[in-house]
Amino acid sequence: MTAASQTIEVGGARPYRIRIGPGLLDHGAALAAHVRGRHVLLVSDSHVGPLYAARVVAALNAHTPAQVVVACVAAGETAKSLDGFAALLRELADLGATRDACVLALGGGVVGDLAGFAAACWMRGIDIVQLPTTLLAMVDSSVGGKTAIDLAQGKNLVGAFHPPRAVFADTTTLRTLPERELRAGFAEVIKYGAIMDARFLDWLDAHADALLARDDAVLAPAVARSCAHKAAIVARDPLEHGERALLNFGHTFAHAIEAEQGYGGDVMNHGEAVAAGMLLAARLSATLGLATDADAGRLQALLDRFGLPTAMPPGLSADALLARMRMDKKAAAGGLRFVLWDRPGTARLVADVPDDAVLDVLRPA
Ligand SMILES: NC(=O)c1ccc[n+]([C@@H]2O[C@H](COP(=O)([O-])OP(=O)(O)OC[C@H]3O[C@@H](n4cnc5c(N)ncnc54)[C@H](O)[C@@H]3O)[C@@H](O)[C@H]2O)c1
Ligand SMILES: O=C(O)C(=O)C[C@@H](O)[C@H](O)[C@H](O)COP(=O)(O)O
Ligand SMILES: [Zn+2]
Repeated sequence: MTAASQTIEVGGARPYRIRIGPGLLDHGAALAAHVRGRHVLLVSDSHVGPLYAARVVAALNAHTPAQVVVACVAAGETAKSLDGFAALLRELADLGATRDACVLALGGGVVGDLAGFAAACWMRGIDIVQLPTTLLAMVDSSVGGKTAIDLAQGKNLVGAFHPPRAVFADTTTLRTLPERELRAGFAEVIKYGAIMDARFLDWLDAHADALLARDDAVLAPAVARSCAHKAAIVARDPLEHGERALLNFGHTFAHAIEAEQGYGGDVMNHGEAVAAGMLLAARLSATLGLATDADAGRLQALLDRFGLPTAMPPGLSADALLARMRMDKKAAAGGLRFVLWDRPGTARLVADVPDDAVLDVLRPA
């Protein structure tokens, strides 16, 4: 590894490492160490594949005799679908992938979730290595083993827990990330501060300009601190029986917004929906006497600094969103459960949140 790279261990029954640093996509020996069999399916998308897939293939070819095949899905959330999933299963079948095959997911969270789910299902589970290329994927989706596809009825409704064998976050890939996608990634970064690290929120506020300018001296530490928080939670609660649900702060609103918009076209992306969702959750918390309005105001100011939305997109019906939330995976027969905010750095899962309180924040006066 280069001197500049960092390693974070994710503990649990099947531990793995997250490596963060420049140039990791070229580390063929380190990547090839995770190839056990004769087949590698390198999954990417139509933006990322042309930029980085050939480099990964060359790095692997120098260190393993395994056959490496590249499959590129269309860029964007619509690829996280039953059709996208079926297409990857066909690729694995055409490759003749055996149980010791390895899937590499090169891209953002869409590629990671989709390729991860295909790997979870192929022959009941083959190896997956995550090569995240968005900020959001580096700090969140590549870690922890949640894989999924969307249905029209709801986000991530079909999926499996299937942790990666390793994560390689090559921070130089962030240089080509569109500005909007960089900002979207900061929503999940801010989430860690909001739910478990108030001082991180202050640090993000102090370094916002440098972070948005992609200054590696602050961006890499932001990625590492976020990954360390996620790694700690998923090691303790890999299957979301308890505290892992806190990582869903803002997501009950976000997923309802994403599903209600439909997943294609000019819509809020996941990070943007999470930003709006966190502020709605903060406002709901204040309505229920938990966090203060002042705390919600500070969160809004921080999201504003990162150019993130803090309100629902126009034209969505509050009742339709509420109906969507009943499909949230945290909901139980008893009703909706939300991750709510006590104060910066502390959140909790709250059951039996009254519909009226939710509708009040969705329909501000
Ligand atoms: N599994 C999890 O724990 C988890 C966590 C958070 C989010 N997610 C999921 O992740 C998805 C969102 O991921 P995302 O924000 O990475 O979006 P994305 O995967 O759609 O990527 C965003 C856009 O950036 C492009 N792109 C990616 N890397 C690039 C690069 N280095 N240079 C140029 N272009 C690049 C992509 O082609 C795409 O157009 C959602 O489906 C969300 O539900 C999953
Ligand atoms: O890893 C987790 O746990 C999370 O909740 C991280 C979220 O940022 C992510 O969007 C996740 O995919 C949401 O999970 P879901 O179970 O609500 O579909
Ligand atoms: Zn998320």
